[in-house]
Amino acid sequence: MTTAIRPTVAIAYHSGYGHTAVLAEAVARGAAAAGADTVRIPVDTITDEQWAQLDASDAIVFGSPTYMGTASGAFHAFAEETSKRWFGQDWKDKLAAGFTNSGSKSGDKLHTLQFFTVLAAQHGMQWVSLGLHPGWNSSTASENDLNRLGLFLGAGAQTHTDQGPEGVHKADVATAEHLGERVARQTAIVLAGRAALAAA
Ligand SMILES: Cc1cc2nc3c(=O)[nH]c(=O)nc-3n(C[C@H](O)[C@H](O)[C@H](O)COP(=O)(O)O)c2cc1C
Repeated sequence: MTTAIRPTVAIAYHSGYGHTAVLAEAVARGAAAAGADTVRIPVDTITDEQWAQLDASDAIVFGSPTYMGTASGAFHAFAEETSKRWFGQDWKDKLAAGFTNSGSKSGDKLHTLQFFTVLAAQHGMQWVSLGLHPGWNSSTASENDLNRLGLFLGAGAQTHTDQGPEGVHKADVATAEHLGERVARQTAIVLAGRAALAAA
């Protein structure tokens, strides 16, 4: 009898005004739909118990608004705190991915995603890209396309600065759900491979 592989996907995120939190929920929803157990951890109020949840997870998805062209100060403070795990490479070989949200169409979101990839690499984690073609890039395309902002490293969202969390674009929410699904599936594949190697 085979045992179903059920990865644990943690979402470690910051959201100053609730917009990025909508994406964190979407990532969790997507991962759960693909068979993962999920935990959402707001990094600005992280507790010892939540650090332990990160340590126990198979994958960590990093999320932050883009502030001044990079992740928020609260996320950077969390990233510095992860150095305690870096010394022992405690998160090595976990899977990692990322998402961000900004007020401008570009808003320099790419830099935030690149920061996440470097953070993941410092920990020896394996990066999972978005895995979608760009949307909304032809005369027949729509702003409701998945990956409408055309990022590859992770999921990106743009939310008008005069709107609250209810204004997060539905296509960006769907793109974040896709990322969660993809992370859960890729993590299950890696766990299955490790189990097969251990049994060989
Ligand atoms: C301090 C600060 C800096 C910001 N810097 C940027 C920026 O560099 N690029 C951009 O497009 N939007 C920028 N914004 C807008 C936010 O990215 C945007 O409002 C986002 O939806 C906030 O998400 P949150 O509610 O999860 O914090 C900035 C907002 C703040 C408060």
